[in-house]
Amino acid sequence: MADGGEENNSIRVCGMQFSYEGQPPIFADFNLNIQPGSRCLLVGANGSGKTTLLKILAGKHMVGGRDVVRVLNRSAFHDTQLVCDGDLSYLGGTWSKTIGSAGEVPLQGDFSAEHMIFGVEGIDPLRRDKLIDLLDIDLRWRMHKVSDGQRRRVQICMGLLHPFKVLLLDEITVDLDVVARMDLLDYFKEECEQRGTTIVYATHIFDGLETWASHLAYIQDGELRRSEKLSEVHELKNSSNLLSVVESWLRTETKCEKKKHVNPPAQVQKTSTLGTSPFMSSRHMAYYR
Ligand SMILES: Nc1ncnc2c1ncn2[C@@H]1O[C@H](COP(=O)(O)OP(=O)(O)OP(=O)(O)O)[C@@H](O)[C@H]1O
Repeated sequence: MADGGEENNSIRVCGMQFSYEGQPPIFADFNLNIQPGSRCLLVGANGSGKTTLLKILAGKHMVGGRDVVRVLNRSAFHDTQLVCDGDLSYLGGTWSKTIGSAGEVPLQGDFSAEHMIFGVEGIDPLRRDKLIDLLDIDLRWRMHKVSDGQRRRVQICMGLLHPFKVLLLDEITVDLDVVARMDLLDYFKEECEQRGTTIVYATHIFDGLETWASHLAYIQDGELRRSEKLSEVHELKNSSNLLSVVESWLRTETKCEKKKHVNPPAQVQKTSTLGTSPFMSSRHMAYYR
């Protein structure tokens, strides 16, 4: 995304390093700037680091000092008011709650949609009604008895009740039917255009996103490969759609990976003949045939 001073960016990541405990680093020196009003698609292969990045931006993982990950010019991790005030909203894959040492626990229990939605205080009733209508939510739904898509609608509604300034979406439209998905994308676009909000959306589903997104960020193995306006992605000029462009990027990645494994070093060749692979035939495996 175009560069600018810190104050001009909704999201600014500078020299970020991150690794899960006992794992090699996913991000070594990661930089990203996203300007207000952007609808940025975050693309990349499975395991490239999209969810990890979104969780870091949402302040769920502590990374470096206060200046490394800035959202709305505040520290994503240290400034808890960002989330409490509703300025920063994160909608992730499963609807879960962080409970002390138990970590992320899936939301369960017999609650009605009404109980969940009206339990959030200080909400503009017009905004709430609009969202209930947009997501076609029946307030009598019991959360433990509804379908995945219906539960997802309530989750999305709850995440959008506060007029957020930055919204982080991790593949949340996956359970929605096509009408709900398109209506929601239109709503997000309206929010960006009318209120200058910033949206980062990680997805593998590209239908209808060519005209929706304003920017694109492509991550490969924790490295930012592309970060630009969608209108400046030159491959899109000669291609029918975003899906085929992203597909070609990911296929090139796979080929590079394969090449890396064509000629393993002599040391590896030697040890592989010792037969540590669980897929190698052995006398022991004969019991399972
Ligand atoms: N809690 C965790 N502990 C250790 N490693 C993790 C953890 N979560 C993710 N990883 C690893 O971090 C890397 C990045 O994972 P991440 O979930 O961010 O990828 P992703 O791009 O969102 O993938 P996908 O498209 O499949 O959702 C992967 O190699 C994954 O195995």
